Formats: sequence, structure tokens, C-alpha cells
Amino acid sequence: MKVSVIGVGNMGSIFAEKLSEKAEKVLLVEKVPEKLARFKREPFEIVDIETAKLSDYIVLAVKPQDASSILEKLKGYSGVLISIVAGLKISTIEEYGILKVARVMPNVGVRVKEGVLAVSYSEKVRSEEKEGVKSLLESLGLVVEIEEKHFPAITALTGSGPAFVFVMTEAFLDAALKMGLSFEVARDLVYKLFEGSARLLFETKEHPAVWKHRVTSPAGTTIEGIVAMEKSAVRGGIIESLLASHRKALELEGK
Ligand SMILES: NC(=O)C1=CN([C@@H]2O[C@H](COP(=O)(O)OP(=O)(O)OC[C@H]3O[C@@H](n4cnc5c(N)ncnc54)[C@H](O)[C@@H]3O)[C@@H](O)[C@H]2O)C=CC1
Ligand SMILES: O=C(O)[C@@H]1CCC=N1
Repeated sequence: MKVSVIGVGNMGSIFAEKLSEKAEKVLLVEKVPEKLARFKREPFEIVDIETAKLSDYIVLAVKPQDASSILEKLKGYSGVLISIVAGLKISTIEEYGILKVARVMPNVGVRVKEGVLAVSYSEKVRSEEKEGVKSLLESLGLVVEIEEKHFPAITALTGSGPAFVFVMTEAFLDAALKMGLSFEVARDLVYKLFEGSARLLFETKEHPAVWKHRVTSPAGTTIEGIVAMEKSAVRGGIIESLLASHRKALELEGK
């Protein structure tokens, strides 16, 4: 099985690395030569778009503004195009005569195989091809099939989501420094705090309010912090951030 990746930037480079564990050959197309330096080895091959067209699957991982010129060159591609481009609709890709499309919204968690990958397929993708896409993507994280209409929401929630979580993590670290802890000590504690809290929710499937209640003692330390959080409208700020991101994702789709 041959897989190509077009655009070997933040996301494309991670896809290339992880997919190389599944595919016998990973062909790479990238316009900035320096980004290819680390891929000058087996099973990678640096190619042009014409050669990439001979592969069974192509991952399109360029910025939205660069997609149309590449789709023009991929016209009539008969394999499955796996597009991770934010805002690029399946119907737009089909206009280029590329009829087998898997639209995917990943997130940076793919770097550690803990990504979230939402996927929708065009009508022409056969069930065995869907299985092929799923098996490729499972080397990057949790794969969930969704209706294409939910892409803007998923883009905000889990595509952009890590950036919002990183801002919150940074705020915890700032507070730790203010309290006199070193960055090195705080870092390991805070990262584990986020990981442990997320795992607890993921495994118990309980609502976060249930666990918040279990942590919060009457007249204790937690409720002091919760009151301060609510006064500074942290909850509203987070909701507004996600909604702003959602609006932008809708705008990218021309909505
Ligand atoms: N970074 C992220 O966390 C996420 C990104 N995405 C989507 O993934 C796509 C890529 O994002 P990033 O990897 O962050 O961008 P990036 O800018 O790091 O990578 C894009 C790469 O494409 C290359 N490129 C551009 N035009 C080209 C052409 N004509 N031929 C060959 N290579 C070309 C660029 O040189 C660059 O290396 C975007 O469409 C974005 O919406 C989706 C989910 C998460
Ligand atoms: O910021 C962006 O537009 C892309 C899509 C989701 C994450 N990064």
C-alpha cells in the first residue's frame, strides 16, 4: 500500500511519521526543502504531485489558502483523498473530479497517538476503503465517524481545542511560579494533573460537576477558588472562546 502526504508541516510531518508504521511507502510532496531533511530515509520518498497521484491514499495537509492550486493538479485522482484542511468541504473537492474523499479533523494529540480524528466520507468511498482509512488513522488516535455538517463544531472543539487547554495549562504554571514553585517542579505536577483529571472523566464517563463536587469540601480550599473562578467568569470566557472559533470555522466553509 502506497500513501502520500502533501504538505509536510506541523500536521503533515506527524502524519508521515505515524503512517510509515502502516504503509510500505510514504511519498512526500513539500515546497520547502528544509522540511524534508529528516525524511531522507526509508520508507519515505520525496516526489512531485504527479507521482503522488499513483498512491492509494493521499493526505492533503496544506493550509486552506494553498489547497485549491493543489486540487487543480490532483484533478481526477482516483484513490482516496484524506483531507485535513480546515473548512474544505467534500463537495468542493468533488468539483475537481476527486470523488473518493475522507474529510478528517485531527488535533495535535496525534503526535503521541492520543489524537482525536473526526471523519466523514464522500458517497463514492467503498466500505473496504473506509476500513483502509480507519486503519491508517488509528495509528494516530481515536477515530470517530461524524456527519459532515458537524465539522465546524468539531474544528473548534477538538481541532483548535488543544490550544485552549494549553492556555489553561500555562495559567496553572503562572500561578505555580507566583506561589514560589520552580517551573521544573510545577511542570510535571501540572501536566499530570491535566492528564489524570481527563482520564478520570474518560474512564468513569461521569459529568465533571460530579467530580467537582467530590473535590469541594464545605468551607475548604477548593470552594474559595471556585468562587473566584466564577467571579472572573472563567466558564463564560471558555464558552465564548469556543464559539468564536466555531464562527470562524463556519466562515471558512462560506457559512
Ligand atoms: N495544526 C493543527 O493543529 C491542525 C491543523 N489542521 C489543518 O491542517 C492543515 C495544515 O496545518 P499545519 O500543519 O498546521 O500547517 P503548516 O503550515 O505547518 O504546514 C503546511 C505545509 O504545506 C506546505 N505547502 C504549502 N503549499 C504547498 C504546495 N503547493 N506544495 C507542497 N507543499 C506545500 C508548506 O510549506 C507547509 O510545510 C491546515 O489546513 C489546517 O487547517 C487541522 C487540525 C489541526
Ligand atoms: O487554527 C486552525 O485554523 C487549525 C484548524 C484547527 C486547528 N488548527
